[in-house]
Amino acid sequence: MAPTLSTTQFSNPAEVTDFVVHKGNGVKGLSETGIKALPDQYIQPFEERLINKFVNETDEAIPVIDMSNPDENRVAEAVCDAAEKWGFFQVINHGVPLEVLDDVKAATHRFFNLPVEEKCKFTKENSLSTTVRFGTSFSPLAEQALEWKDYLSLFFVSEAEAEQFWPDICRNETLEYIDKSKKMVRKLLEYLGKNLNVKELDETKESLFMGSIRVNLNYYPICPNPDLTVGVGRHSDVSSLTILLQDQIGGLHVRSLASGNWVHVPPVPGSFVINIGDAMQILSNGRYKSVEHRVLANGNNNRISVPIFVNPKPESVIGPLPEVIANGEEPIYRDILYSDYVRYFFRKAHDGKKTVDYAKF
Ligand SMILES: COc1cc(/C=C/C(=O)SCCNC(=O)CCNC(=O)[C@H](O)C(C)(C)COP(=O)(O)OP(=O)(O)OC[C@H]2O[C@@H](n3cnc4c(N)ncnc43)[C@H](O)[C@@H]2OP(=O)(O)O)ccc1O
Ligand SMILES: O=C(O)CCC(=O)C(=O)O
Ligand SMILES: [Fe+2]
Repeated sequence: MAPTLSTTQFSNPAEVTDFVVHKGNGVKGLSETGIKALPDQYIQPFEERLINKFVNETDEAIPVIDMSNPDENRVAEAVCDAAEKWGFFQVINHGVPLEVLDDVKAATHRFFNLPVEEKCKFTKENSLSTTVRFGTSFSPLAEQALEWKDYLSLFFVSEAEAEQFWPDICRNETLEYIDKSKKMVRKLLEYLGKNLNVKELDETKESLFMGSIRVNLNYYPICPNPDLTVGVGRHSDVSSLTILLQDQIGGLHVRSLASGNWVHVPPVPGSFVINIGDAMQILSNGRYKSVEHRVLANGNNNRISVPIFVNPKPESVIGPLPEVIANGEEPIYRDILYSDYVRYFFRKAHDGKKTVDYAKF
């Protein structure tokens, strides 16, 4: 007979929530109790589970772009084409040293392997800075069904602030990861900007495209019933651009704009997965697409990923760029304060592409 919650150390779902969310054990702690059945609050509605028949029915795959010669036109063209048709692509030979990527992955494992008391110093309630937050799921108080993921979220203010508030065990590796990725991020934004008639990334454009940085260290532990839940539910990112480092486990799926199918993003060693976020969709008046994606839970392996969310400054007003609507195009989106947009995103559970409707006329 399949084990039920009553055969574990938890006698009811509220005890599970208390253990995971309030006591800060996260789903990693829950997984490590050896729990054999998925607690009820993690069971996603049928339509939110990844049903196999919609996955990779075709041979679709997101483009893999070689950036060895970043000044060649074909690289810029491939990036802009992928941003329009997929909203997602992978880059290889991107110039970020592989050692930096290995180091931040190792640092992620080190952080999540800390004792609960140490990790709990960084929960919303205990963290000494609002820029550092250890948590679980996405927005547990707003969610009908929780997600099988823990995270540490680090908003970059300055090296000095990070020195003071970020966890010692992963601080330097995360700062190095941000620093060494900046050149590639700038290059990608230059390609995307030029294609929108933005001549250069001057101070104003820099602040709009890459004025703030948030890094999340994500941990998806082994799940007892992976088919019934999700690692991350359907969403698009609110960033301008996200660069994601994933390990070798896999599980990220992207909704194809062409077919509607869910397409797996296979781990490619040494690569980054890049995706367009809502802010870029809005700035480009819909030309570049922020696309729905989700992460499967895994029954056999722990998984980590480390996204860098490259965002406008919170105080920026975002709307279709003057360079884009100069050609007579009708603006689809209104001007909106970026921090209002992000607050709206965090206030609700993941809900696919609905956040961007908030910015529509
Ligand atoms: C966790 O799983 C995720 C996360 C993501 C994340 C994507 C991104 O982060 S993209 C980049 C977002 N943009 C920025 O970070 C810009 C800078 N942000 C800010 O300046 C501020 O956060 C703010 C937008 C101005 C809001 O600040 P404030 O008014 O002080 O409110 P807060 O208390 O900070 O937060 C409001 C509300 O959101 C929740 N929240 C905030 N940050 C996070 C976070 N990193 N992860 C999860 N939730 C967060 C917070 O709990 C508050 O809700 P309450 O219910 O507690 O009031 C993508 C996909 C994922 O699965
Ligand atoms: O872990 C992944 O592969 C993707 C995570 C993600 O979509 C996010 O953190 O926004
Ligand atoms: Fe995402």
